[in-house]
Amino acid sequence: MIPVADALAHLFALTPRLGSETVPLVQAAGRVLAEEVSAKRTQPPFAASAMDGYAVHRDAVAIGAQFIVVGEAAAGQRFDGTVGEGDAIRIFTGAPLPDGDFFVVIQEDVDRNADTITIARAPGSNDNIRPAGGDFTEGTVLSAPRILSPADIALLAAMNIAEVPVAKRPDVALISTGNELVMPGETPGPDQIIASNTFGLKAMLDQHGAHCRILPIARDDVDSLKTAFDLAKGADLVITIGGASVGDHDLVAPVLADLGTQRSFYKVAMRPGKPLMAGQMPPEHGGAMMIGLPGNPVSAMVCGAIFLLPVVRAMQGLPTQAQPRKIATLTADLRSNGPREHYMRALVTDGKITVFDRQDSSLLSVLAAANALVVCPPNSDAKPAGSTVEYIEF
Ligand SMILES: Nc1nc2c(c(=O)[nH]1)N[C@H]1C(S)=C(S)[C@@H](COP(=O)(O)OP(=O)(O)OC[C@H]3O[C@@H](n4cnc5c(N)ncnc54)[C@H](O)[C@@H]3O)O[C@H]1N2
Ligand code: MOO
Repeated sequence: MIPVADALAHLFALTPRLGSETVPLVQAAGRVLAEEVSAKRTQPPFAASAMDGYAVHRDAVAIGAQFIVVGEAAAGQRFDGTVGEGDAIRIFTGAPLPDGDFFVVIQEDVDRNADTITIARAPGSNDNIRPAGGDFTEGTVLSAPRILSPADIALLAAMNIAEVPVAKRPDVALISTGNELVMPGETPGPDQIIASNTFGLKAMLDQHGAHCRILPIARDDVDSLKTAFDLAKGADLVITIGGASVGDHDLVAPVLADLGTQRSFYKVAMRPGKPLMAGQMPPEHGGAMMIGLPGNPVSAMVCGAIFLLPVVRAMQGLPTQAQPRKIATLTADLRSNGPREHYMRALVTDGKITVFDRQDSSLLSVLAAANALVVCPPNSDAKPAGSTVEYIEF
């Protein structure tokens, strides 16, 4: 058994960095920006009014001052005429200011009588003008790599970037193994259950940029597993679920060895997730990185969070980092831990964390009620309520 940090380091060493592709802006949200992008224009491209009101020469602004309204500037249509000292332009939010040193008096501070306005209330010191380039200028860079947020997408649009270079989505093949499994929607036999892990993992990884393919369930025999590995060809990452332990029907490791897979490691000092394995498929089987997850549903999902998410991010060019940890205060005593790092299902609210009593690695209902995994280091002492623990958001 190797420590979790060593397993992650081995996984990063196996992780291929995928190339980039160009996608339309509307498809770029959530993708990883592959290279820095420069603004194609300046925003705003002209000094613009921030409010609805009247533009007058700055040095003419005073309470009681009167102006003649000689024209109008709207968003999309500037005023092209000349603005004299005693003149005002009716102006609206987003409209270009005329050239010169102007001040926008908001309409609430003005009394209007036909085409004459009087500044009736103190306009304050804010000129209500957004300077040209106040947001960004042509050539301003959006740095990469980064996961494109909705705000990034809006910024790219404003920069007039219609096509975005993004990292390719990792093609991930998910293979459930086991004679006991049927797909959701099917009618299980009396000794069968529904395959859940592939669906949970697809939901998890696709949210982080992967494109997961759920392959047909492999049965607990050599031919069926080999067929599944054939179907997985072309994937960047092949993930098996189940059949990883030491039982007579746990065939994943022997079949992979028989195919010529280079094993990187097997067994990690963690709970759940001990029988994790990783390696590289042989070239004739696509040469993809492979990870074998334990079959227990919570084990598979915890391994997904601790290992697969960092790998999927690294494939897209993001930094090779473990999941970030946060600190919270225990609401109840926490027992001491054995030799494996324990990822305990818990609920964190306002910095206070409650570790669930039931931690068996088959309990998906407990996992679904959790929003955190408390990390108990190997051989750690018991902790009283009120002390702090590290956790990973889940
Ligand atoms: N003698 C020992 N037995 C076990 C050990 C051990 O060290 N010595 N390790 C235990 C641990 S820890 C784990 S974790 C499991 C992992 O076993 P496998 O990876 O071989 O998983 P399976 O036996 O195939 O399945 C375990 C469990 O999970 C269910 N399962 C499997 N795949 C799915 C799926 N896609 N969706 C839903 N449920 C799934 C399966 O039916 C079993 O109930 O081994 C322990 N045993
Ligand atoms: O490691 Mo198993 O994953 O403890 O349930």
